[in-house]
Formats: sequence, C-alpha cells, structure tokens
Amino acid sequence: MSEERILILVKPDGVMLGHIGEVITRLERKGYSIDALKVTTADADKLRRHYADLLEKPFFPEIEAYMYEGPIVAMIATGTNIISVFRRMAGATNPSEADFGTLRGDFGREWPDGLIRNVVHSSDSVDNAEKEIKIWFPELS
Ligand SMILES: Nc1ncnc2c1ncn2[C@@H]1O[C@H](COP(=O)(O)OP(=O)(O)OP(=O)(O)O)[C@@H](O)[C@H]1O
Repeated sequence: MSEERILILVKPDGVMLGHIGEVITRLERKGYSIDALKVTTADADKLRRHYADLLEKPFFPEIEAYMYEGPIVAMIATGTNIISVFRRMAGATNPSEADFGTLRGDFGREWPDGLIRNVVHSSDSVDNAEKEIKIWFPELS
C-alpha cells in the first residue's frame, strides 16, 4: 500500500464525446486527489517520448493519428495504489474486451478497420508516471 501519483490523459475521443467529467467523477468518488489538470494537444516529440516502447509497432502511425484528432486533457492525480486501481477503472486496452463498468468498456470503441479509440491513458508504474509527468507537465519539473 503506498501513496502514488499517476499521469492520466483523457484522449481526443474522450474529450470530444464529453467524458472528461466522468473520468474526474470516478477519481473523486474513489477519494483520489487531482493535483494538476489542463487542456493540451499532442505533438511529435511528446508522442515519441510517451510511446517510446511502441515506436516500432506497425500501428504506431494509427496511435499518432488518433492522438492528433483533437484536444487532450492531462491530469496528475494522487492516492493510495492509484496506479493499479485506475488501470482497473480504465479497463482493457481494447474497448471490445474491456469489462462494462470500466471507462473503456462503457465509452471506448473499436472501429471496423481495427482502430482502437479507448478514451484514456494512465501510467502503468511509478517510474513511468514520473517520466510521463515530465512529458505532459514540463512546467512542473
Ligand atoms: N493492436 C493495436 N492496434 C491499434 N492501436 C493499438 C493497439 N495496441 C495498442 N494500441 C494503442 O496504443 C496505446 C498504447 O498501448 P499499450 O499496449 O501501452 O496499452 P495500454 O497501456 O492499455 O494503453 P495506454 O498506454 O494508452 O494506457 C493503446 O491505448 C491504444 O491507443
């Protein structure tokens, strides 16, 4: 059990379809704090750093195109075990496989061409959270 912080992105589909409030509500209902929040946009440098592990994947151009579709809401949240708990709240990467009741299961969509629009990103480890906070909130580091 530990107090952790996490970087959460409401991706362009989540912003355009009006799910920012839902993400915030679910965090607050669970008693987590939101320490920073802003509307921002992706750029090539941020995406290459953020998705460094996926640069060689054949679907990386799809991820880039998806993340450029509109504004993104970035937030830093804190709480006990927030990293694993929020990833359960987000659900599986592919919205077709995500459980109902999760953000991706309720609001995400897999398109006929295989494109995944899955509403949110969240850090998967303490180290990655710190790395991602530097990418999306450089003014705080
Ligand atoms: N097979 C795929 N086809 C298309 N896009 C994909 C595929 N796998 C992953 N992605 C995209 O890349 C993102 C990062 O994939 P990753 O494997 O890190 O999943 P994740 O950790 O659940 O998602 P995220 O890092 O966004 O929280 C996914 O959220 C999705 O937008």
